[in-house]
Amino acid sequence: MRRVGFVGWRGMVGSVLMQRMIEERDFDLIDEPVFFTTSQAGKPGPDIGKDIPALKDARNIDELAQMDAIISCQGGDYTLEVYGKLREAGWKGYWIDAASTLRMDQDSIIILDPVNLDVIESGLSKGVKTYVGGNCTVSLMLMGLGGLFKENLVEWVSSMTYQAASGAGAQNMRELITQMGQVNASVKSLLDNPASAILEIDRQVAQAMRSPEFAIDNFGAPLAGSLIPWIDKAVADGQSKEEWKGFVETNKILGRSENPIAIDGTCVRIGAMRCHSQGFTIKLKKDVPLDEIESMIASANDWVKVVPNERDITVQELSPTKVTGTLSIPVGRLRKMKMGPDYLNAFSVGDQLLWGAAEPLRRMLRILIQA
Ligand SMILES: NC(=O)C1=CN([C@@H]2O[C@H](COP(=O)(O)OP(=O)(O)OC[C@H]3O[C@@H](n4cnc5c(N)ncnc54)[C@H](OP(=O)(O)O)[C@@H]3O)[C@@H](O)[C@H]2O)C=CC1
Ligand SMILES: N[C@@H](CC(=O)OP(=O)(O)O)C(=O)O
Repeated sequence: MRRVGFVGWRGMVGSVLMQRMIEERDFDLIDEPVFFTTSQAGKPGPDIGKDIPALKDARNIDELAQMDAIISCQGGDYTLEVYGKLREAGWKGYWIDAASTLRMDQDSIIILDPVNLDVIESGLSKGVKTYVGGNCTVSLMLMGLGGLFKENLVEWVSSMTYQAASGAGAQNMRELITQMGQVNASVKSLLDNPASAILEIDRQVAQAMRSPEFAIDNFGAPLAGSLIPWIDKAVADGQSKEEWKGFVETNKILGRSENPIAIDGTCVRIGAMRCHSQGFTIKLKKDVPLDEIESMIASANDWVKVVPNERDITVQELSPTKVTGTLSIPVGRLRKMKMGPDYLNAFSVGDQLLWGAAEPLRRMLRILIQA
């Protein structure tokens, strides 16, 4: 793996990827990292601790075609514009992508190696050249519940999500914080007075959130102090596209083109910054004791952590505030449900920019380098 091209490295997902690659010293393993841009060709690239050429034009097919592998975090429109032309030009390198564009292509593999290293290795041995990171919600669910899937215990899953603002992009994160500030500012003097009436505070907050001045350009609705139960566009059968991905991507990651596992639920945007949380109802194929379930979940990978189903530790550990910026995947609220002993309740939290986006990409590059 002599030359590796990076596109989209200065965006939000790309910056997290750069940070992780520097932390893990991945650049030591790459002879020639080459950085591309759609807007700043000729300018200096990022500081990665070694000399690199000036930024190259990310739309220049000849330049891209000189790479042995390309990692793109630039987004789906860029992939759509460039990938086909590059392959048509005869490029045989590895394409590793964060965008969803190529995920369901017959010739691509969705990468989440702690869960599907076997699928990735089989793809490599068959000559597959396109590897795409999964949807963040799907990847985080599989990192958390992978042990149950591995044991073939899952009949179906209903997932109700609590998705962070970062999933919608950097501008949306800023808008969430702006909304929070507007809410606070609307009742600042009442808040400063301990004798003020809470219902008056509530009335004025609602008024501020409904006013035309409230910042909703990106989300289209208030998120701070509220929620939005729809993510992405509509697809068939009343599902949102985010909900649709739960079924198709999970089964593709697990290599289950036959006998797919039914997965469905409601995807909801909430006012967290960059951690997606999910509440699961899991129909097990059989009644398995809870302690066995806990050890299956806990032993599936190095990052998942079972949180005992007790109030104090749950409040501390199963929290986006605790998890943000880390690779930890806590899974808790594990208990059998009133529907019967083969119905399991669970709740997980994960950073959607790490395991949900950047981490599977850098690990795929390592797999290629070490192959
Ligand atoms: N956000 C998410 O949670 C997830 C996103 N993805 C995928 O990754 C893609 C990229 O997402 P995301 O990282 O959020 O996109 P960003 O909008 O943060 O970055 C995309 C590109 O915008 C350009 N850009 C323009 N102005 C700036 C600026 N001020 N700062 C940084 N970059 C700037 C950069 O390209 P240039 O240098 O060429 O100008 C950059 O690579 C998505 O489209 C999606 O396909 C996948 C999983 C999760
Ligand atoms: N749709 C996700 C983020 C994302 O970018 O997903 P995908 O990689 O499937 O397009 C969210 O809003 O939280």
